[in-house]
Amino acid sequence: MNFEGVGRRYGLRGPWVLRGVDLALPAGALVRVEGGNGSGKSTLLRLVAGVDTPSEGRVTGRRRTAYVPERFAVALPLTAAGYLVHLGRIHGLPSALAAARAVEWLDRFGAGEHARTTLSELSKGTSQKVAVAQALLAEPELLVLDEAWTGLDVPARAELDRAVAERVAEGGTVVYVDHDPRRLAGAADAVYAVTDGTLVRRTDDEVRAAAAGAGAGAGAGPGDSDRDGDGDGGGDPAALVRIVVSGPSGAAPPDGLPGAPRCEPGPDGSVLLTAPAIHSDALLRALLAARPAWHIREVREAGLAEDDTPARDTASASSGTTTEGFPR
Ligand SMILES: Nc1ncnc2c1ncn2[C@@H]1O[C@H](COP(=O)(O)OP(=O)(O)OP(=O)(O)O)[C@@H](O)[C@H]1O
Repeated sequence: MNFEGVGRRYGLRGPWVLRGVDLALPAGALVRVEGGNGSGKSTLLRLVAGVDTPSEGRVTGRRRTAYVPERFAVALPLTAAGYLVHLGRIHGLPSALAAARAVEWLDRFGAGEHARTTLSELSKGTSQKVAVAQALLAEPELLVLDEAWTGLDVPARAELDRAVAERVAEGGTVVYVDHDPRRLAGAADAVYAVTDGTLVRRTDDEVRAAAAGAGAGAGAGPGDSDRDGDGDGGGDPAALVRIVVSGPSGAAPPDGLPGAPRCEPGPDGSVLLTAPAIHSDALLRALLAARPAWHIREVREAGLAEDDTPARDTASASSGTTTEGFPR
């Protein structure tokens, strides 16, 4: 999808909020948009999502799109699951598939028990989970997230990170705004800033400096490693995550991955990584940021570490990658 000389102002004589915006959004790209309050980020994302039209300029190559707006309020007499099935059908899914995906996404975000709650009775946080689920269940080619992490609890924020990684790995484009500079830091393929009514692409040096300044390191987002939300830094340290990835043919995964994952050959030329779940966000981020790219095919919890699992010692598991069956 391409923007050429796009401008937007509200009202015929209103001041220009955006002007001269040129933007290319290729398939399989993760794109971050930054900018101060009121700079025009949401205006840009509405144009990208196609829920608003430019006052001037051209948008071409529009793809199947889903959007999580900054504020989500739906006044429909539907349950959470009913609403998601309705949205799934609008996206073109058959009813049975829409229903299955509704349950799947509510479960993934820890909101399965609210499937039969009417929208008006949902808490703010659960409403936000429904907002995110409605965008993800149709597996859109273009996913637009305007502060979509805001209001989600810690496990749901991590789940959304994972869902973004999956979308990009499957060739989707994800465009996002988030107030937290650490959100998916280092993973974005391009970072743009809205300044003085124009869109400026940040240089790689600027992006690297910002990521370093945000204290990226092996850390996850703010408190995101604290998956159970109890402030102890993150759930059972013996809990494991399994990530199926594919990369350049025959290559071993990059060295120094966070969480020192055990690496084994997986199905269809893939690689199966097993690491402590508390490192899963940092690990996913590192895989997304690796060049050449490693595509994430699947992420799932994998129970508790056995005594012989090298990844169990989380205190020393901040670097190094254990590989089995890979040429070095
Ligand atoms: N529907 C509207 N009608 C009139 N003006 C609008 C409208 N939507 C946005 N604006 C104006 O456009 C400018 C940019 O707003 P926008 O919400 O896009 O900024 P933002 O960067 O997303 O802000 P924030 O970080 O506070 O969410 C602001 O001056 C705002 O008042």
